[in-house]
Amino acid sequence: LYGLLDSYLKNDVVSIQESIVHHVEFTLARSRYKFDTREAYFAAAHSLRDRLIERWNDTQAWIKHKDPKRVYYLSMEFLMGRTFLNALHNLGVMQPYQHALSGLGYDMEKVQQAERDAALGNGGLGRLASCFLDSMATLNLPAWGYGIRYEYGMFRQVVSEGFQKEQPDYWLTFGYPWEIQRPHVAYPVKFYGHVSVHESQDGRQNFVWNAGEEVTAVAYDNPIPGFKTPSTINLRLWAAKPCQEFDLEAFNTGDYVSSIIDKQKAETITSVLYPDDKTFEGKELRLKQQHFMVSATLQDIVRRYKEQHETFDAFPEKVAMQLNDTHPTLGIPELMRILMDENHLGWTRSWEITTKVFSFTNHTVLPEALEQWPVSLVEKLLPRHMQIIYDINWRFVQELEQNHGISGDKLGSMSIILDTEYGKMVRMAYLALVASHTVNGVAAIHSKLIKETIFKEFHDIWPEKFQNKTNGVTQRRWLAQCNPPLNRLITETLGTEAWITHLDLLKGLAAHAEDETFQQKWAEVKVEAKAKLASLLKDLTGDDLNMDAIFDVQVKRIHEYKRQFMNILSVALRYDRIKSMTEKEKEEVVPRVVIIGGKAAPGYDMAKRIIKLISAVSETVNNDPDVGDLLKVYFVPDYNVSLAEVIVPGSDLNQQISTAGTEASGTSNMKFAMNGSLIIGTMDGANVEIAEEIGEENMFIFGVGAQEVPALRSQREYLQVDPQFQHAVNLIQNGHFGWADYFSPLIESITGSRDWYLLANDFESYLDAQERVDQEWRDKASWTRKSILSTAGSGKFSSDRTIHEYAEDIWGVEPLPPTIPE
Ligand SMILES: CCc1ccc([C@H](C)CC(=O)N[C@@H]2O[C@H](CO)[C@@H](O)[C@H](O)[C@H]2O)cc1
Repeated sequence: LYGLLDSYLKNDVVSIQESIVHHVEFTLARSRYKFDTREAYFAAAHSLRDRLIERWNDTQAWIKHKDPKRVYYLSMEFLMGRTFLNALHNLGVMQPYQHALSGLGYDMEKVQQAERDAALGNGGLGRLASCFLDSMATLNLPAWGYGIRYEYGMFRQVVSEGFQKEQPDYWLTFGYPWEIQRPHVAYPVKFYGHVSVHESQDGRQNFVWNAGEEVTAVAYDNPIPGFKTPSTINLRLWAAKPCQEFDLEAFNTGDYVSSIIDKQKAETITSVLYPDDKTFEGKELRLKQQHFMVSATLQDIVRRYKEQHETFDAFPEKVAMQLNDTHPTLGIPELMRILMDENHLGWTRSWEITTKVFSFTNHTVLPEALEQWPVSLVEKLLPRHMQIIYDINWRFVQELEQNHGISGDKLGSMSIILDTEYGKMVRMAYLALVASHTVNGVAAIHSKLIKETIFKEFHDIWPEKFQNKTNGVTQRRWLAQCNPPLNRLITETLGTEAWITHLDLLKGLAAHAEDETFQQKWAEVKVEAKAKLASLLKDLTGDDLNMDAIFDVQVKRIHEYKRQFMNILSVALRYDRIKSMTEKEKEEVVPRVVIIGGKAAPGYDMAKRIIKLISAVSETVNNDPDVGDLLKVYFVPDYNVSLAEVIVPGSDLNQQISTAGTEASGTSNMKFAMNGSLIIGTMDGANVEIAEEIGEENMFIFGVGAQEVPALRSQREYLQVDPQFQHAVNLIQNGHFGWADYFSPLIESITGSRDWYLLANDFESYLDAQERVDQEWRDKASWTRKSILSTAGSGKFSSDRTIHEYAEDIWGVEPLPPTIPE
């Protein structure tokens, strides 16, 4: 156990067994003589929870004692996945628990699989927030995560007849051992109603919000353990509950049941995660969720601050808040409301404080994803906030005119309030930009793009606000835990496991990249991980995979800009080519197992057609004896964090093939590179920096550059389409995989002047890159060398480096190495 000097709980095997059996009997109330694997999981989880709580209490007490500047990460999504293995690893008790459980007759592998993923997120943005929590804890930062405790997380994807079906993810069926309900940490959250203004005797105007509806936000705390440190920070998730007050009127008119039901309605606010990461849809419930999360969070942060401070003078020195995209932007008018209406600070003072505490991260340049809430809706749901937003905008426009000499249309184009034919809209990104002291993109190319495109006018007047913070991932979960054989080989080779907290040390592997023995060991580790992936696919499909084949993986949300369509077009072509080969020629074919996975937003029709197309090609190819095991295609259903933990280590090649300028960063690219999987990809997002770090020669780069895209788009209809591309399109159009009509909208989307994501433009160089892949695979030593150099060059892409930069350059918070308070 790391660091805790007077830990009450012992971690020898016997103590752990006693604690597990204790929880079987007294927490699960099951007979200690007969309990199944799931109960063993819950009992072991509760026993580990005890050890987390001990550290957590000490960490929180220590932070309170030192009263440092704290950082709060506000996010509508935290894609946590499973916790058991991560907690065992970070607390350094994996072994004793393994022995304890096997001593009781349970296999750790089976036990850990009994845990449901906490899938409180859609994809990249949500998973990044979770990786950040792990790094903030490991770096001993006085940090909190704040979000929503959805009862239904990301939907479960079932693929039937090749079509995606969404199933509700009620993940709390058997309870969740990693959370602690805090009934006493509860705040009223108000909606609707109207604002009245009252003159106070000293002539000041007091705004009073007479709400039409009130619910209670109750906290659920999730301890987040750091690696090799007692530091255990807090992820506080809010759940909506009916507020206690009862309007006796309804109560006594004998309409008891309906008033209860009515109250019950409150809970629906936090019942389900919006499974959409494509298009912003102005749904009222989504806006309610955003206000609910930020209001409870701001009230909690101000309460904690006021416990140790009389005035708000030190607030900016004690509080930093990061907005994870625009989704928590209502936190800005909410803090203004709390400071002005509840603490009677004037506008100027309140604004001064607000603009010193907030910073904002943008995660996408896609216009359809940028949030614009109708003024009419905000006014109805949050009348006081809309007033404050109007005031913020009015003063901002003043400043533009007076300090920046901006006038006319440009004023309108920069205004937070946008006039459209559908009525006035609030541009949340502009509100976040105006109120935040810092704005960052998530990869170098993306941060440059937002300065040159969507936020250009703001960059022109406030260049100092703009920074880049290239994403990262936690190597604890995404290497040390999900790939134990590679973990052992790296530790053995480097002679230390310090890389688990200092990933730059991986570069020490480069010296071994040419060494045959090491290459041998490296290849064996990959085969071990491939075998694990192959047995997962065997469970799913019954198929035995060709282990000499390239395991070619593309796993991420289904989206036209991520071009899963281009991937499957190239597979259709590869299939057609093999079909027309002689047996002799087939001997030269480099076998492939194509693995594609990802969920489509329920309302995203094109993405759903792409899933069906992949399934249809898979159906045809996998049942064609002419092809045999030279080519297999699989769409793995219900891609999520725990599936990724098996797929990433087991892949040889991974596809990061978005149209340049569309993928803000990507983070799976980093996970694959760390696990020695070679990237075929475009110069987009973080692929650009990965190429800088590991060497472009160790990747298969193709495609047009971001700066060429706008021009190519305007000339698309005049493009001389590559015959191979046309042939691949014809294969689908002519029904080679069936469902030709159903796929025709897909075909139309990439022909003529459409093809917004330039599949036709990039197809030829994509096929060339694929050819280079096959070529490289034939030279095992060279492939393995590239694989070693991928891992060796991945040091930069640790979320520890990313968080260190945020702490230094944006938040101004220091690590607070925990020590037991006197
Ligand atoms: C309003 C609907 C909605 C919800 C979520 C989003 C997210 C911003 C989408 C997202 O997850 N973006 C991804 O964020 C990752 C973490 O920074 C990046 O690595 C990915 O490139 C980016 O697509 C867009 C639109």
